[in-house]
Amino acid sequence: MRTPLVMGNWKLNGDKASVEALVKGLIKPANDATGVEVAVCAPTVFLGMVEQLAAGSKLAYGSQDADVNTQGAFTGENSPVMLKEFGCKYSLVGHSERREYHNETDEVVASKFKAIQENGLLPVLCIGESLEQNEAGETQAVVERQLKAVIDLCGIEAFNNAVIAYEPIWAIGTGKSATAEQAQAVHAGIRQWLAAQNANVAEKVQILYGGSVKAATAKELFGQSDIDGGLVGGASLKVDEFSGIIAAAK
Ligand SMILES: O=C[C@H](O)COP(=O)(O)O
Repeated sequence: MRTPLVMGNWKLNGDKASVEALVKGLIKPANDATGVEVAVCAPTVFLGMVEQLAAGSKLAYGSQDADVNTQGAFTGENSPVMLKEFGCKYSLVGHSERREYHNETDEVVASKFKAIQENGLLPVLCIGESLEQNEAGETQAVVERQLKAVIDLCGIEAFNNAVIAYEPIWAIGTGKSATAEQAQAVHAGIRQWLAAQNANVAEKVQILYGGSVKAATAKELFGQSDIDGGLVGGASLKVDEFSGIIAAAK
């Protein structure tokens, strides 16, 4: 039995006041969510605040990216060691916005996944196809290629300590979520492909769905047998909406 995980990704949003209000507002829903893990991925500059505000609660948190290096002359980067020191449990890796705007290849993503994991954080590997790839029937091939790059570098057992987030790019920030049936079909395909390599790993790994998840759609999505929670962008910035999504995972 996999524990559902509801994770917010704030992306490049927030200021000190809104972060304080959001974290304070999420502590009770996170504490009350028996049998559900709740986490937020904050912009790096706010992680110290989140650490203090979430102290003693069940609200976990993480970063949205991490560098492959742990220290050195890499201006502007954040090391997984630093993120761990600030109490991060998770780090997103390979979000489609990083792949697109920062030219992160499958190989770069795999190297970051390795660095994140080796330094004690749980990587949340984001995978997913573009609209064009979806329409060409390439979804399964794309997600397999993205997963294979990590498995080639880290081995299938690496997914014993990692999370997968399937995010069809065409559903991100568009208000156009995949239907529960569409998402379930891809999640099942991912799990079957992993199972062919290691059935235990495939059975245990959490596979989140991301892409315009809302409180109104979460229950049906999370009710699917291979959907283990959500990676939530826009709706994670509002306490009430995100709380509704957390409640849907119970
Ligand atoms: O990381 C989160 C995803 O990109 C989904 O974002 P969204 O919920 O705003 O569509």
